[in-house]
Amino acid sequence: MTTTRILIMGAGSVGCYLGGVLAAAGLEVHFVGRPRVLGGLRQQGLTVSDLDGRQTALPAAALHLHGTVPAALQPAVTLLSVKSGATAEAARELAAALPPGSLVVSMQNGIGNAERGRVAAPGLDWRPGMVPFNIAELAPGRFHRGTGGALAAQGNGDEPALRALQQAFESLGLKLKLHADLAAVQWGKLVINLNNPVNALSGRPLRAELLERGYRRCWAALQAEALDLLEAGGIAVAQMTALPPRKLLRVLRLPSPLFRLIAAKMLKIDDKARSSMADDLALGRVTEIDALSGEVVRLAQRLGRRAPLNEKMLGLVQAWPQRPQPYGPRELERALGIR
Ligand SMILES: NC(=O)C1=CN([C@@H]2O[C@H](COP(=O)(O)OP(=O)(O)OC[C@H]3O[C@@H](n4cnc5c(N)ncnc54)[C@H](OP(=O)(O)O)[C@@H]3O)[C@@H](O)[C@H]2O)C=CC1
Ligand SMILES: CC(C)(CO)C(=O)C(=O)O
Repeated sequence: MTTTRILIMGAGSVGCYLGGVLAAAGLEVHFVGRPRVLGGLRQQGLTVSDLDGRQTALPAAALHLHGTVPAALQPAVTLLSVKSGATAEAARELAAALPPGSLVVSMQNGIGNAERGRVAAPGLDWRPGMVPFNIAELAPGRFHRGTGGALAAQGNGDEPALRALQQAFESLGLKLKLHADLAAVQWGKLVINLNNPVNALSGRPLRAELLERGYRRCWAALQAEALDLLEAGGIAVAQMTALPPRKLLRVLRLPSPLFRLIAAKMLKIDDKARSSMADDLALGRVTEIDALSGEVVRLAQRLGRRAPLNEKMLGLVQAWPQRPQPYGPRELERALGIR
């Protein structure tokens, strides 16, 4: 029996967690990453854990680690898990090493990464994917899933490589749903990801941020603006939480004691979990704000309209290096002009 070979392009939080789960399920997983993360994996091995108490440790000797995409690897599937700004370069590196037609699934936020990859590397078979949960790098080589939800990818159940992925994830308690068209799911996730800049600017873990009504009001306002535009554009939005998108806005705006009661499931988040954009600000990296609020601003432009709140948020995140002080809940509401 041959083992399904998987390539992780971008060994960071998402890449190490998904790759670790797949390796623990018995697949042959190759990680391409940068010295900071690979060094941790070489020294500590890879431990993946989750909020349900699962933990799997893979010794360093069992890991396939690479600084560049190895030639002649021929993976059944490549999972692309770099940040949006690094997609084009990663796509060109993949094109140089993988056979034409190789399947690449973008496990990134935003709606444009698979297309960005296709433009940079048209010879590969690009698919959008979606990661619903939060992953935190707790220490070198230790990656922890702090929330729940089902993974998604564009494809059908007839493709052996995607079936193998589904089965491997399933054996470790994760669902991978396949969709003929992922657009509605990607927009649904993007609307949820409008909390990433709120969380990053709050300087607080996700759970602590969500327990502050002022931050929730900021997130709700950014979402409401996006949902109005999506409706005007006739674009479908999938439900990503226990509540339909518009109902979620009403719940987010409730006073905190009521919110705690009604949104108990949504607050099932590890105390330490932060958004991926908070990691970027902490490490002084370029953020994905252009792939999130920027996408809403571009949608408005295509419709001949404006998205003033998302425009403001874009500006606040871009101006962070000049300020680097967290925003309090009221301060952020005032900065967005909703208080
Ligand atoms: N973290 C999370 O909880 C979640 C993240 N996401 C999305 O998943 C995607 C990945 O996020 P995340 O895992 O947090 O990002 P990380 O920054 O943790 O991981 C990406 C890694 O890829 C490296 N990298 C970039 N380009 C290359 C390249 N050409 N070759 C090899 N390595 C490369 C980066 O290094 P360097 O930065 O040094 O270039 C970094 O170490 C993003 O789109 C994010 O929005 C989605 C859901 C949850
Ligand atoms: C899981 C979620 C929504 C928040 O952590 C995310 O996508 C991110 O951090 O980028």
